[in-house]
Amino acid sequence: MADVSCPTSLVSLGRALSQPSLNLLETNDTSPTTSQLHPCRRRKLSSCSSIENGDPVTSLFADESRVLVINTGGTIGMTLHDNVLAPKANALVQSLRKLPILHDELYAHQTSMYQYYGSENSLVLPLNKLNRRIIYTILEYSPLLDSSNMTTDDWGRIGKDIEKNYENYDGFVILHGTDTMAYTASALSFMCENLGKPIILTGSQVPIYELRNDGRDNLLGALLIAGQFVIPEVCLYFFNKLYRGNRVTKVDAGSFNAFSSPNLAPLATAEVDISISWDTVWRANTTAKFQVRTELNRNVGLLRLFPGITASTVRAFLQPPMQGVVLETYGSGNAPDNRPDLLDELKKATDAGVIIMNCTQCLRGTVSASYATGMVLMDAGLIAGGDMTPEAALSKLSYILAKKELSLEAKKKMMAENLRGEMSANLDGAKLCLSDSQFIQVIAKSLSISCKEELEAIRDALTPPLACAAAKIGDIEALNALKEMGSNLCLGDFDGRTPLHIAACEGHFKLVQYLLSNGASVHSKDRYGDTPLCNAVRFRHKDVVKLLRKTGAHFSREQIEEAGTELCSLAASGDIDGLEIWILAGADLNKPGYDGKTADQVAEAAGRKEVVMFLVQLKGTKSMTVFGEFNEYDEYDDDDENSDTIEFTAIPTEN
Ligand SMILES: NC(=O)C[C@H](N)C(=O)O
Repeated sequence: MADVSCPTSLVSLGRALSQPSLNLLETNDTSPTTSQLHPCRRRKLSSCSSIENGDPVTSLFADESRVLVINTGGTIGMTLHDNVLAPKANALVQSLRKLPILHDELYAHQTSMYQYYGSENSLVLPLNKLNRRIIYTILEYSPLLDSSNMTTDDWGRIGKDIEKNYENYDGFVILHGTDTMAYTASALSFMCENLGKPIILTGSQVPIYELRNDGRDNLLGALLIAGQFVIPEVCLYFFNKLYRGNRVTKVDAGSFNAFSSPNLAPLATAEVDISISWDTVWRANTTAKFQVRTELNRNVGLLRLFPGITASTVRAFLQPPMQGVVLETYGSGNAPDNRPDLLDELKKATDAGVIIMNCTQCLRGTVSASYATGMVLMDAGLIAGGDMTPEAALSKLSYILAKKELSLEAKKKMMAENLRGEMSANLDGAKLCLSDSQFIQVIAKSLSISCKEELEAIRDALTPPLACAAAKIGDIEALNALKEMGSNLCLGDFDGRTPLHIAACEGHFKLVQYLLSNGASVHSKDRYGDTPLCNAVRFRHKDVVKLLRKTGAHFSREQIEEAGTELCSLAASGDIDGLEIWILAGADLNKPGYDGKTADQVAEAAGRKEVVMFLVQLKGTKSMTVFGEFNEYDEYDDDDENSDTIEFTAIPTEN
C-alpha cells in the first residue's frame, strides 16, 4: 500500500502543480493547425438517417446529449380496456410531445430538430440547470408488454438494441413494467460486458396518461441522469432514487416507492439537486470493448425453503434439465441440519453438476457459515451467494451457465465472484478510511475541520486536480496513493477534464492503461465536449489512440461527418502521419470535406502523389468505411499495444 504522506508522491504532485496547468497549455500553446482543431468546436448541421434504420445521428450541438429510450411496455404506457390496464401502442410519443416538462417544441422547431434527427420519435427536454439539452429518441417495441409476460428472449432483444445503437447515444433508458423490472435489470447487468455508458430502467405504478402519476417524474429523472452523467452501470431509477440494477427488488405493489435496494445504498438521489454517490458507482476496470452476451440458459430456477418441505419436492425440482438453482434459505443461509433426506437430495444434485446458490430469504443481510445449519449446506456443495438478491443470483446463473467455453469449475468460481457489484466485497480488504490519510488530515487540521462530511468535501475538492497533475507527469505511484485515500480517479477537474484526458494528451500509455483498469471512462467529456480520444488524436499519440479504441472509444457521428474536412486538409498539406492517426481513431476516408471532395481527390488536385498512393492503398482495404468498428489494422498488433508503428504496407514516396 502506498503511503499517502510519502514525500515522493507529494513532491511529484507539487512538481506537477508548479507546471502550467493543462488548461493554460491548451489555450496558450502555439495556435493549433487546422488538423489540431477538434471537429466539436466547428458546429455544422449534417444529413442524417433515422432510428428505424438503427442508425440515428449524434447531437446537433456540443452541449447536447443523446439518450435512446427503449419502450418495452409496463404500466407507464397503459390505459384501461374493459376495466383492466393494458399497454397502448403508438401513444407515448404524441402524449409526451404535449408535456412541456418533457418536450420543448419551440427548440425542436427552431433547430429543425426533426429534420436533423430524421425521426418523428425524437423529443427534447427543456434546458436544464447545467445548460444542457437532452435529446431523446423513443424506440417502441411491438407488442408492448406487461412485464409479467417477459422472457429471456425479451432481455436479449433489449441487449441487442443497446449494442446496435451503443455508439450513437450517451445513455439508454428502458421503460419497463415494474413487476419483473428487477429481473431484467439484473440480467442486463451481466449481459452487458465492459459497459461504459448508463443504462437506466424505469417505469411507473400509475400510467403517465393519468392526472396523478409517477411516470412523468420517473422518466424525467432517468433521462436527466442518463443524459448528464457517465455512470457505467445498469441502473434502476424509481421514486427519486437511482439504484444499482442487480441490487433491487420490488417491495410494494401499491406505493410509488416500489423498489428497495436492501444491501446497497442508492447510487444517486434526486432531491433539490441530483447527487451522485461516485464512490459507490461500479466500473468495469477494463480495456476491453463493450459487448452484449445475449445467450442465456433457461434451465435455472428458484426454490424457497419452508418448514416441512418434502425431499420428493426438492428431488423433483432438481431433476434434469435443471442446471442451476437458487435455494432461498433461512436467515444467514441456513437449512435444517436434522433432515438428511433433504441434504442428501441437494448433495446428489451438486455431485451431478447442478450449481446451487445459497441465498437468504431475508430482505437484508448476507449468507455466512456461522451456524451448523448453514455449514451443512456448504458440505452439500452449495455456493454461498453472499448478499445477492434472488433475482440477481438467478440471472447470474442464467448468464454464466450459457458460457459454453467455461468448465463447470470455472462457472462455479464465477458464481462466487463479484462480477458487476451484485454482491458486497469481502470486508477483509476494505479500503483505507478517509481519516487514515495523513495528507487530508493535515489540511483538515489547518482548516479546523473534523467531521466526516467536511473531510470528504475537502478530499473531493482536492483530489481531482491532484490526480490530473499526477497524470500530467505520468506518476502512477501518486495516483495509486490518491486511490488508496479513497479518491475517485474518474472525477473531472473544474473543466470536467479527468486524469484520462490528461494522460491521453500527454501520451502516457502505461498511465492510460492503469486508469482504464481502475474504472476511468473513455466516454467522459470535458466542458468543451472533448473525450480522451479527441485529446490523443490532437496530440498524435497513436498507441494511446489504439488502446482507447480497443476499449470502445469512438468519435460521435457528427465528428465522423466533420472529419472529412480534416482529412482533406491533412491530405492537402501532405501530412500522412496526421491522416494515419485520424483514420486510426475512426475517421472515414470516404467522407467528403465541406466542398464535397474526398481526401484523395484533394491530394490529387494538390499534386500530393505520395498521399494519393497512401490513400489508394488504404481504400483498397475494405476496413476504411467502417464506423464504430475497429479498422483492420487495429487488429494487426492487438497484442502489441505499446507498439508505435501501424502496419501499413510500405508506400514509396515521390516528390
Ligand atoms: N407497475 C407496473 O408496471 C406493473 C405491470 N403489471 C407491469 O409489470 O408491467
